[in-house]
Amino acid sequence: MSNRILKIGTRDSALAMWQAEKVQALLAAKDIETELMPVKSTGDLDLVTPLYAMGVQGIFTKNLDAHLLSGTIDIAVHSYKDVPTQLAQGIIKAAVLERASPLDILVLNPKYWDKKDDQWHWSRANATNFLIGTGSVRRRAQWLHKYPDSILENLRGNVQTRMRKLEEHDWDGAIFAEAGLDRVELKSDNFQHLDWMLSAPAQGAIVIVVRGNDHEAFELCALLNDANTDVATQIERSFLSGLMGGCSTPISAFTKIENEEIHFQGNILSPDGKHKMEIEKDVSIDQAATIGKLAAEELLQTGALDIIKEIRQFEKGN
Ligand SMILES: NCc1[nH]cc(CCC(=O)O)c1CC(=O)O
Repeated sequence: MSNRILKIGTRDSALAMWQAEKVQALLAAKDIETELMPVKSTGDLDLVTPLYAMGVQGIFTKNLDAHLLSGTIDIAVHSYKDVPTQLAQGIIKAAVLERASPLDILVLNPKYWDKKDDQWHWSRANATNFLIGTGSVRRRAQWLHKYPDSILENLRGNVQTRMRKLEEHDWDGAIFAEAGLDRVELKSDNFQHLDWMLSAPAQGAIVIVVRGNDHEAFELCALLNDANTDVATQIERSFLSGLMGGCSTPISAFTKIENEEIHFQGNILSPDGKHKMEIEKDVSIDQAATIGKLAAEELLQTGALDIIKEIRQFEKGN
């Protein structure tokens, strides 16, 4: 189709490599030749600092942005939820792949859970509080809102590292994105779907970005776009940017699109989980361009600013 060999930039973690190889295979199926170029990112190098304290947006995407703009790569593949709502100048979205599971799951420490009638039951002797590992302030806030007496410990690193840390610690469990564990084939049968926890905007979706002036790369990658996922993630991300943006804030959103109907859910929590506001909207697909912002505005008009202040305070203090 084209003589050009597209250079695909990706982070070098197993999850990122899986996603880049997936894009490579989908492009190959359309006779488009590519080459993989793995790159290290700041977010992967510092595994100690909690994400919310790293202070920059796009720690996972910055390096690839630079490579893209300087031309060492032609396209970059990202977990869409790690991409700041405002793309770097000169970079545009070319495609969003069909979404996998958007759910967060609790991976259980088998020492403290028994399976009865196909259900896991917590069994830690004498304990009254859950002890949970997560590096995400969004997951932490939602968990603490539901189980205020829990103790949450920081858990950072790529999916493999986090699974290993769960095995080393005496936690009840640790929270992961189901899509990530599925992709690196680390999901065993000891987990629970956290269906009450709303996912990060665009969780489970993969995005391909290109240089804004590279029409050829754009056209080729656009062949892989899944329209439903594209619209749904756009709504979730406009809700996020309408509230405050940021890749590690306690703001969640999920959009389901079925029969030309949009079902939107969003929430914002204070980092300690004490304050929570949520919103649900059922609207027709013609409102796709405005519903995310509208939901954010409605929350802002009914008190979300107080929660945003708490989030800012929390980010400053860390
Ligand atoms: N922040 C890291 C990250 N970025 C994307 C995924 C998984 C894939 C996805 O959610 O799209 C993960 C792992 C996790 O959150 O457990």
